[in-house]
Amino acid sequence: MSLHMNAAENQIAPTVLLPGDPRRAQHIAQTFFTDPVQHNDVRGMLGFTGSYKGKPVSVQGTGMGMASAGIYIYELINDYGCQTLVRVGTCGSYREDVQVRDLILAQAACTDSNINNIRFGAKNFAPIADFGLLLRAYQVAQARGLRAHVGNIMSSDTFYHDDFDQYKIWAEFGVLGVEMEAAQLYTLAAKFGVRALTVLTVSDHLITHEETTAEERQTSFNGMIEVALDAALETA
Ligand SMILES: O=P(O)(O)O[C@H]1O[C@H](CO)[C@@H](O)[C@H]1O
Ligand SMILES: O=c1cc[nH]c(=O)[nH]1
Repeated sequence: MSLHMNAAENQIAPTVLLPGDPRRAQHIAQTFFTDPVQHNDVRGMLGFTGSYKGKPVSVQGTGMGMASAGIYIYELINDYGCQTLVRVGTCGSYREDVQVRDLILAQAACTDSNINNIRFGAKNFAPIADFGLLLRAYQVAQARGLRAHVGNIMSSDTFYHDDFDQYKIWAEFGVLGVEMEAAQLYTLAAKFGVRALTVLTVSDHLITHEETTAEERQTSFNGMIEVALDAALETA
């Protein structure tokens, strides 16, 4: 047990996938895991543990945003001993060449959040992915013929910005797209010495305004999941 999860001690595997959407966690467990068992239902933030290609693995919903995700990431590491954490999420694209349904492998994550100002004051920390996980994820995506972009992303505290065009400053500096959790994941992974990666599927486009349905975001994007599972378990 932890403050926000009712999984038993040792019930969560050392490798865990982290979707924001708890229903995506359920879909991942039902679609990809052998013998999945639900390990958490506190607050409806579903989590499951099973195996994939014979290796133990878990999936845990985190909710939306760094405040929520940070709670689960902290407890998975400190209360359940998780060592490899791979976020599998959706994002908006900032760039013409990054299309809806493409993958983004987040090498680093900028943020507009105050989370790291609280930690570091006026100094800036650069939240980055684990290189071994990133490299293997890219290789797996290439082998599967998936369109995958590697680079910087934005982890925002805000989904609906007052100034819609504010994304352009990030696009100008090569940032590929926007989501809401990776900077917190990478920062906590660095603090506690564990491995982390964020694999994203582009669900909508800030330039073309193309978007996917909520159902598609919950139950498809399976390429992303296979890349995350293979990269995490082959390098664990
Ligand atoms: O699809 P998930 O993993 O929830 O990720 C993205 O979707 C949510 C916003 O719609 C935020 O959590 C953002 O990071
Ligand atoms: O955080 C997110 C997730 C998907 N699409 C966006 O525009 N932002």
